[in-house]
Amino acid sequence: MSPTDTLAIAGRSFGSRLFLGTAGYPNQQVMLDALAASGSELVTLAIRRISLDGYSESLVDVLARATAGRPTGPVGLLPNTAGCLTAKEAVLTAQLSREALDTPWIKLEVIGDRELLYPDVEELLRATEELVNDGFVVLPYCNDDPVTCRKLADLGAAAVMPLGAFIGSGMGIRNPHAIETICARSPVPVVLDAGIGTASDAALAMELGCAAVLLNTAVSKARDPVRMAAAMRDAVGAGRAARLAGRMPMRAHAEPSSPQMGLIGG
Ligand SMILES: CC(=O)[C@@H](O)[C@H](O)COP(=O)(O)O
Repeated sequence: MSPTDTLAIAGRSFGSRLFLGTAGYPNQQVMLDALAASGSELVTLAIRRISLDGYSESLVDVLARATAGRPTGPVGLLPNTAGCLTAKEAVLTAQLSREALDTPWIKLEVIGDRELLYPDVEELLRATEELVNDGFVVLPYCNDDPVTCRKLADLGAAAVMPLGAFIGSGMGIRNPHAIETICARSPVPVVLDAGIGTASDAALAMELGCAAVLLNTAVSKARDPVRMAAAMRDAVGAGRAARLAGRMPMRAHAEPSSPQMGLIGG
């Protein structure tokens, strides 16, 4: 990625367009090594699942210590409201997170179905409005639906995070046309979140016009998470470069790619 091609969300710049989840790794060291290999400058962590009690070193301290010496500074935290089923729960969780972690950034998840982990759109819109009014930087995880994404942006979401497929499914981007449409219309950055299975999915997200990709399971459950993290870093960079370079026009017929003039025997 070019040093000038930075991503800005709510006035904050990122050199990397890959955001990483911190859950489900074989152990903490593998997670830290994968994070280093990914080059990611922002990680998400489930606020309801981390210990903030101060008795043991929390994930937050581990991340801060492991990334303190980076040229870009310690990794940024994007706490998330995973596990919340109502706007009320999500708002309360976000408020606790702001108190505990001293950041107004929140990846807003309000789930409408425990099995599918699909967003509850009504509750998500309600929580977004409330949190934006309360001064949060809200990044909602949402359906791959251009109307929902527009409503979230209108309410003041700093970015929208449409799903590629079910969380943790690795099914890739099930509706690329919807993602492309969301990207073309969105007034705020679009971060593809959930469902990425392998590097080509991440590259596709960027080629479709996404500003960034957030993924977790594709790295944490890879046979070699550190190697997959590096592959994701490269894929996001390649997809972004291809997007900026501009795809050639598609044709429904063959077009010789070598010159036809002066052929021997022609
Ligand atoms: C960690 C996190 O926030 C996930 O809920 C996120 O949606 C990523 O999903 P995948 O694990 O499918 O990449």
